[in-house]
Amino acid sequence: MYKINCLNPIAAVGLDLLTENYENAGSFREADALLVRSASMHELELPPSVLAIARAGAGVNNIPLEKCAESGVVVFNTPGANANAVKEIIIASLLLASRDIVAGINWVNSAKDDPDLAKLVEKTKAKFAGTEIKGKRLGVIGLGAVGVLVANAANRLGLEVYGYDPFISVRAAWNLSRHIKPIKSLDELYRTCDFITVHVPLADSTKGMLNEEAFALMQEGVKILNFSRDAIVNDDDMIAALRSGRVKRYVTDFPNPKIAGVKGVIAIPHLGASTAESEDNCAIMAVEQLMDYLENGNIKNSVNYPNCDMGVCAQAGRIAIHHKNIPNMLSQFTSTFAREDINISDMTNKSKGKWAYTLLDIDAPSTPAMAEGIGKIDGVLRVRIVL
Ligand SMILES: NC(=O)c1ccc[n+]([C@@H]2O[C@H](COP(=O)([O-])OP(=O)(O)OC[C@H]3O[C@@H](n4cnc5c(N)ncnc54)[C@H](O)[C@@H]3O)[C@@H](O)[C@H]2O)c1
Ligand SMILES: O=C(O)[C@H](O)COP(=O)(O)O
Repeated sequence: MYKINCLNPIAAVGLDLLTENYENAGSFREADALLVRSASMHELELPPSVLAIARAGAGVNNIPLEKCAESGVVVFNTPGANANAVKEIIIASLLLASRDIVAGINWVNSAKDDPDLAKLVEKTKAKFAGTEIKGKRLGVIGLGAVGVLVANAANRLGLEVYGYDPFISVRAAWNLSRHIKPIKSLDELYRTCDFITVHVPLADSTKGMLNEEAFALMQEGVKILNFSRDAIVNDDDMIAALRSGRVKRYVTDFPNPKIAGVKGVIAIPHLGASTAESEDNCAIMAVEQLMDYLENGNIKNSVNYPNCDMGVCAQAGRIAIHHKNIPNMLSQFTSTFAREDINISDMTNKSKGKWAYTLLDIDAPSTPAMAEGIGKIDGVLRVRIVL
């Protein structure tokens, strides 16, 4: 029986996949695995019982990935599962940034009791006039699951789209429309575009990337969309750029007391992935990945451990070993079994950066003594008897 704890509400369609082998843990302190959306986990002291964390969504900056890897806790996310939801809100945001729809609606609400409202509307509407998006230049920074969909959809709406992603995956490149113009440097993108939308993960390399220096290169009156993470934009520099008119509108999914209410800011309460479809997709993917890991030791879409798939175990035993990615680990594992005269019938060893994962099928039932023996090998972080 596995105990699961949800740190955020997770869509029922995902939780319904959990079989009778799973039960709800009252708290993360008793859990074998956790499901989470954006709840910050940096302050949580996870108990040793926690084997895995599944983030139902894309961004994992709320999870201490290295700390988890060091203790053999696999962290999953659900790549692409909410990308369409973000694409759709980006299209809405391009329009919100171009037409003064938000101010117009607010004004109508404030004037709703005027008996001459219809006449007043016709007199006042010029104040809220805007521009069209067709023919404008859009720069997309980050061409992953979200960025590619945004670029292609914006292109279909008649925008001239420029894409920047020095690490673009082969899969994303295949999905990108040939009409999207690759741009070699961020500086060139900043100088070229009327709209800039950012779709990169929050990392040391992306933190504060939209700052004074970047704004100085941009077109006067540029419109910026941030549905990635708050810290990708330097708020003080953004406020100065809005005040000077360099940035005309800033649409952000991450309001904070500094930026909310500033003239030119359209702040949305982190709704990018909040659609029924996206919540269902993310929950299903997160739960399926978690179950395959807990029951079979397979890893798919982990952000801190390598992918590894040996299917369902058909042998007498299966052992999963989390270890450092250093020389001489495999020979020590195999000789441990050889000493006990146990045959290894199948084996996979994969690594990702500093961390590695070995899954072994053996012709004898796994025992706690075997796990204990392997656990003593220098560089081993966790040993789990899967079967
Ligand atoms: N607002 C929301 O609700 C919402 C929803 C989904 C994702 N997000 C955020 O958007 C981010 C992107 O989501 P995704 O699903 O497209 O992720 P993804 O991993 O598919 O794509 C990220 C892309 O960014 C690129 N990249 C990384 N560093 C870069 C850099 N310095 N310059 C240019 N490109 C760079 C990567 O190569 C990758 O192609 C997530 O990490 C998350 O923070 C927000
Ligand atoms: O990174 C993500 O997937 C989004 O920011 C969505 O976050 P949420 O699941 O908390 O809405």
